[in-house]
Amino acid sequence: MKSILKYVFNQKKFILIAAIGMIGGVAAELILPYLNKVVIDNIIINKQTNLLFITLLSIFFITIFRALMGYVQEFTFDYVGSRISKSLKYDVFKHIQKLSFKYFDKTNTGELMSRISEDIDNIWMAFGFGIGLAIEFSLYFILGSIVLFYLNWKLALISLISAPFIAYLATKLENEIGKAFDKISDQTAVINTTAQENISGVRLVKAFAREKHEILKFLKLNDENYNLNIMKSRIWGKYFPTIEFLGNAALILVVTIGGMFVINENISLGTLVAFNGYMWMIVWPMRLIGWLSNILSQANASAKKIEKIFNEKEENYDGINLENVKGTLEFKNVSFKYENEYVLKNINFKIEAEKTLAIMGPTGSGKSTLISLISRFYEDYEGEILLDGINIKDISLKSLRKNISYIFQDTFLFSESVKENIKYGNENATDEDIINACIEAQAHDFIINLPEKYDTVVGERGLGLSGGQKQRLTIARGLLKHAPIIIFDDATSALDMDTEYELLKSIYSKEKQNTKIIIAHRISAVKNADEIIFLENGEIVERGNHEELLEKRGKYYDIFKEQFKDFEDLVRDEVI
Ligand SMILES: Nc1ncnc2c1ncn2[C@@H]1O[C@H](COP(=O)(O)OP(=O)(O)OP(=O)(O)O)[C@@H](O)[C@H]1O
Repeated sequence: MKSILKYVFNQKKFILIAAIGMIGGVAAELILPYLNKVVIDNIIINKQTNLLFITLLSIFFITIFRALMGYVQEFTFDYVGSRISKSLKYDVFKHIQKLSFKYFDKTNTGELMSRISEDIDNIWMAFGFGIGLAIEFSLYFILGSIVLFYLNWKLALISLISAPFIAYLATKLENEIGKAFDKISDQTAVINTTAQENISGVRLVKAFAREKHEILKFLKLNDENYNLNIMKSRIWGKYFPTIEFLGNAALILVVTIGGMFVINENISLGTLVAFNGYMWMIVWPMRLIGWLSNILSQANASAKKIEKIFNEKEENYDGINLENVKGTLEFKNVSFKYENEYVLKNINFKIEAEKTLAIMGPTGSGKSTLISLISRFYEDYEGEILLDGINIKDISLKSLRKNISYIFQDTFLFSESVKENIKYGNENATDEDIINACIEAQAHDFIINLPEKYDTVVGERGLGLSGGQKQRLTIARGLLKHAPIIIFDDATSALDMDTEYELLKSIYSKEKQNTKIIIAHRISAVKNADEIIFLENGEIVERGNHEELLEKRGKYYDIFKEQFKDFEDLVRDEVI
């Protein structure tokens, strides 16, 4: 709760205004029953008509004042709730941006969506509504009780007879319903994840005709959600009617015994009417205590989940700011494991600035993992990675990532225009820069044939474009960054041979001033690299340039033979 309370404290100015509204309203509300007593005892029964005008005028102005204070209180609490929710949403989102790849490896998108939406809404509900009401009710309860004792202590004792029982039941309710909300919040996250995965994977569902399976999966989760909500209602049903009954019973008892006091002339009729008015002030809080604990428990459960996100360690952004990066990259005895098993074992290589390193190897051999370490996506590796001789762990994360352009295997595009998507690589790029990057990425020709050319909005994750088109846009985005190091993680796999050839010809060309790392499966994509390393089970098993590797007649040669088996002459020429 501590980190959430900080947000409340930041709103102290507005909370003070709301508190003034609340205290003003409570004070006005406390005066009204007393004025009713004056009307009945002094004006109606004792005929003190001289008090009529001033009493009615007071009632009139106090009612207006009450309404005004009510408005100030309601509006300001709502305002405070919205401000807390706004800054909390912003900070949770900002914090999530700084969490490590490891965190995202183990966390579902749907779960995070639940935290940012439902859980923050629950907190908003508590601060915009629940907590204010809880304080108001406490004030009514305490001040109302004091006035009741002042009016008649015997009746006051009777009116409070049920309070300890209500307090006991409310504590039990809070405890049980809190646990239920904890489960509901977790389960809502699972439903959100399932719905989100189903909708993004709807094409796969349809292609495999698995609609029924998906519906049943959702139905099961929905049933679980329903059962948890029913469990919550049962808890609510177990306590709430009893709490209400006890509140009402006290009211009936007071009216009955108070009536007898009036008949026996122990108290005046006006006192009984006023008593009844004050009695409501303590019965209401007692009746609504269950409902309030509902809101507060829910917010408490959500706050704990959000606090858990805040407790996740952010990536360390401190370090040296690089200037004039040349792009020499060196791996020294680097080993790495995600969980228990090493996926990279004792990797050693050095690429000089502006040279090209190609990485080949069977699927799962560790290629993507190796390059993900360069941008410090994972930091708990053994050994050292040096950029221009500086350990990358000493470089500021922002500076390091600014100097590396990473073109992922997964062609993620935002639901924005083609231009906006490409500009993501360099927000200061001019239209001319964007077009040049697209020409180089072999994307310009298809873009100008799109309905709105560069302004065409691509669907979610690039929907409406072919795999190869999406890949070319992501390459253009990477090229536009003009970083000293550029990494292609199997980024040309969806292109046809001709397009890939044209694209890589430009990438490999000597005028391009950056260090290139290319992961690819086709010999044609790697053969011009200055060095090729062949990974197997996380180890470098072969290294050299194209000619050297062919001469070795090892794994690279086998792949070459396999890919060019229809061109026996070429194979013979290359090897000789
Ligand atoms: N985030 C992760 N958490 C745990 N294990 C992972 C993670 N990412 C990859 N791995 C495992 O690490 C190993 C290497 O995976 P990696 O993606 O680096 O291989 P790759 O050579 O790039 O494969 P591909 O050619 O199929 O892309 C695999 O066994 C994979 O299952």
